[in-house]
Amino acid sequence: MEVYLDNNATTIVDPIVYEEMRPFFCEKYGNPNSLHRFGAGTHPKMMEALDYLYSGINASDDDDIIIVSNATESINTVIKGVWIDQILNGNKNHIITSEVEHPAVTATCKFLESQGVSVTYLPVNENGVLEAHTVKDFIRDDTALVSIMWANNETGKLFPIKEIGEICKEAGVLFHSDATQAIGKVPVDVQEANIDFMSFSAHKFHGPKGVGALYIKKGIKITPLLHGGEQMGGKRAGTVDVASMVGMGFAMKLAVENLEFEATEVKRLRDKLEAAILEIPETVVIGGKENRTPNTTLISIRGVEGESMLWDLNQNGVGASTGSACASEDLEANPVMNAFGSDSELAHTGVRFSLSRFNTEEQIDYAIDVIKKAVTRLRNISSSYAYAPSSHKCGL
Ligand SMILES: Cc1ncc(COP(=O)(O)O)c(CN[C@@H](CS)C(=O)O)c1O
Repeated sequence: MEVYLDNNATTIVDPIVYEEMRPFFCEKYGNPNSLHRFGAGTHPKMMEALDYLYSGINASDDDDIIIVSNATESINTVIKGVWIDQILNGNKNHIITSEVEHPAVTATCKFLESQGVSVTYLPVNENGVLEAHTVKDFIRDDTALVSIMWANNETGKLFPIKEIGEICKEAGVLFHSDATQAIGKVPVDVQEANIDFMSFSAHKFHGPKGVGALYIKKGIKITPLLHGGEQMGGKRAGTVDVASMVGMGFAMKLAVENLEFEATEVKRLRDKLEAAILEIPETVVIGGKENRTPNTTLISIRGVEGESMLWDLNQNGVGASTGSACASEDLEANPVMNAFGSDSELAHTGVRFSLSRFNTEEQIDYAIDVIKKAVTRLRNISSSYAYAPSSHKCGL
C-alpha cells in the first residue's frame, strides 16, 4: 500500500481540477493577450477562475489578485517591492518578520539585510506561535513592512493574523501574510484580517504546481518584480499560464467547499494518527495540539533520527517529511524546532505528517502499523537510545 502524508509539501491535483485544465493545452491554446478569437476563447474561464479566487479569500472587487508562478514569487514581489518603494525610494529602513517563516520570507529578508535593511525576526513562544503584542513592541517609525505567516508549514500552528493586522493598521505599517499553508485548511478572510498583501500557491490545495497568487489590497501600489508586458495590468509581466490559472481557481472553489470536511474528517484522521504515535514512549507533538491546521502534526520521536525514519517509512510505502521539503536535503537541526528552544538532539527527531481529503481510514491504519514497527526497529539498532522510564518527560 502507498500512503502519501506529505501534503504540506505538495498535494495531488484534484482530478476535477485536472479536467477543468485540460482544454487549455490543445483546444483553447491562444495567448490571452491576443486580440483574435483564439486568445479571447481563454477569457471566460480565466474570469471564472478570478471570481473563485476573489470569493475564496473574501477579497473585494476593487482589490487586486495577481497570478504568479508560486508563493515564493509572490513573497519576493511583496518584500522586494516594498524595499524599492518604501526603503530605496522612501524614508523607511526596517522590516519585521518571525523566526519561523518559510525560507521564501527569511532568505529574502536576509538578502535585504545584505543591502543595508534592518530586519527584526520576532521570536515565538514555547508553542511556536508569535504573540501579537511582540509585533507592537518592535514597530518603529521607519518600519516599512510586517510579514507574518498565517499558518506554519511544519507545525500547522495558526498565527494571530487578525490581531497583527489591527496593530499594523493602527501603526500605518503595511502587513503581508504568507497564507500558503492556510488556504484550503482554514477560512481565510483578507478583509477581516486587515491584510494589505497575501501570498499563496495552488499546489498546496490540490491545484497544479507552478502557479500562485499575490493579493494586493485596493489602492496599494507596488513596483513589480517582473517587467516587460502588460499582463495583470502591468503588475506581473509574462504570458499567463492559462491552464494553471484556471486550475488554481477551481482548486480554490473546491478547497472552500471542503473546509468543513477538513475540519472534521481530515482532522479526525490526523488526530487518530497522532494519538497512535503518542502511545509510543518518549514522543511529543512539537508546539502542542491547540490552534493548528486540521491536517498537520509534527512529532518528535526521541532516539530516532528524522531522516532514518523517513527512509524506513518510504521503504514501506509511506511518504512523510522531517519538516519543510525545501529544507529536507540539509541535515541541520530543524530551525523551527530550534526556534522553540528544543534541545539539539530533539531538533533532529521531528517527523511531519500532513494529511489531505484524499487520505482514507485504511491508509491511516496502515501508516500507524508501519510507523510503530519503524520506531521499534530504529530504536533497537540505535547506539544512543536506551528507554529509561524516568526520562519519559519528553519536554522541549
Ligand atoms: C508557508 C510556506 N510559504 C511558502 C512556501 C513556498 O511555496 P512554493 O510553492 O514552493 O513557492 C511553502 C512551501 N513549503 C513546502 C515546500 S518547502 C513544505 O514542505 O513545507 C510554505 O509552506
